[in-house]
Amino acid sequence: MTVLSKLVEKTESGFSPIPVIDISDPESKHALVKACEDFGFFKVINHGVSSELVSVLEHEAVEFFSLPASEKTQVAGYPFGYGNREIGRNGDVGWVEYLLMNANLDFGSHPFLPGLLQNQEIFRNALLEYTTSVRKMTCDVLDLMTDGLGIKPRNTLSKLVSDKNTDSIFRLNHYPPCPLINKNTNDGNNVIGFGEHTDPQIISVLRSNNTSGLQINLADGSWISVPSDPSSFFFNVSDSLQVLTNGRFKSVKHRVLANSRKSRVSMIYFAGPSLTQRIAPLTCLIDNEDESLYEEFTWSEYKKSANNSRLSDNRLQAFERKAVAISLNDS
Ligand SMILES: C=C1C[C@]23C[C@@]1(O)CC[C@H]2[C@@]12CC[C@H](O)[C@@](C)(C(=O)O1)[C@H]2[C@@H]3C(=O)O
Ligand SMILES: O=C(O)CCC(=O)C(=O)O
Ligand SMILES: [Fe+2]
Repeated sequence: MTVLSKLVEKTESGFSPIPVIDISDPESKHALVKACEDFGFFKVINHGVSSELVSVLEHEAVEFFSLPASEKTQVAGYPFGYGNREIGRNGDVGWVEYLLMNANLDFGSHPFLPGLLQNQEIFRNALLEYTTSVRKMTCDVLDLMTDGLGIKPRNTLSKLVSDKNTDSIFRLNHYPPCPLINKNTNDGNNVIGFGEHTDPQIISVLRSNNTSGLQINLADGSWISVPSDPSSFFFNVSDSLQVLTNGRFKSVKHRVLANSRKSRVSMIYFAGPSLTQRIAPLTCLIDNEDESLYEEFTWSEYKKSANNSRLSDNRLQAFERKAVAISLNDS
């Protein structure tokens, strides 16, 4: 199979340009790097995460979201806990309810389940096993990525998210069918489930049920739909990885549109570094510091500045190097 034929996939409505990476094949490292450069997004197959584990967690999530609102709001909270419609604290809203959790390895009762949910043994165990398995797959993908970039040692990136102080997050999203969309004509089909944004961390790993809705933004500014595939994982390059690669890999803008008939349930593991981790372009990817497009920052500094942002803001702008920006504008 040629690299090109691996990069395209047939879907019901034609060909999807979303790169498909078989991580059981070491040679896929080249296609992986190209996917991160061209799209900042790719689908992973042959990942080794148990489908049974995924089903148990999805079942638990569906059970949770089908509880009465009065029970779900008992575990509402910020930054972690249940939320409905409101995303973040700065006025963003979407056709979505969610459960946000701390998946920090250092957290005593990892992964953190808010309040009353602490007693839900099956849910807790499924979360623990799922995040452990997905973290391992994420490290495998990052190791393949460093191989593709020709970086040594090969754990240069994976060690940032496997450290015991890693600041990672786990999110369950539920997009109920949206009555504002006309079921027959699909009028109003642009109701926003989750508004356009880039993810702040290093890399995000998404799995959803069989309901589509996720879209990614291409380099030419157009949006394309990601065909759902419950047996695969979708990875997106996030802001910190864009900085670590000095802009070579793109932190992809994405969003979710609501569906008129079907519920979408997604689970996303946001692999982040430790709070004290310094984020700057990897020295092996630049010839000298002057080439760096970004001022160095710690993950904690980035988070502090991101806290005040709206979903669609460009959160990396605050860390762009002015001198480079000016010389780029001049040329
Ligand atoms: C509006 C916001 C929600 C968000 C925090 C922020 O201030 C800006 C980034 C948002 C985001 C997007 C990716 C993830 O879903 C998330 C958990 C994250 O780390 O950054 C959310 C934040 C959130 O929902 O609290
Ligand atoms: O729920 C989804 O499919 C994507 C949501 C998302 O991008 C996020 O939670 O950051
Ligand atoms: Fe996202």
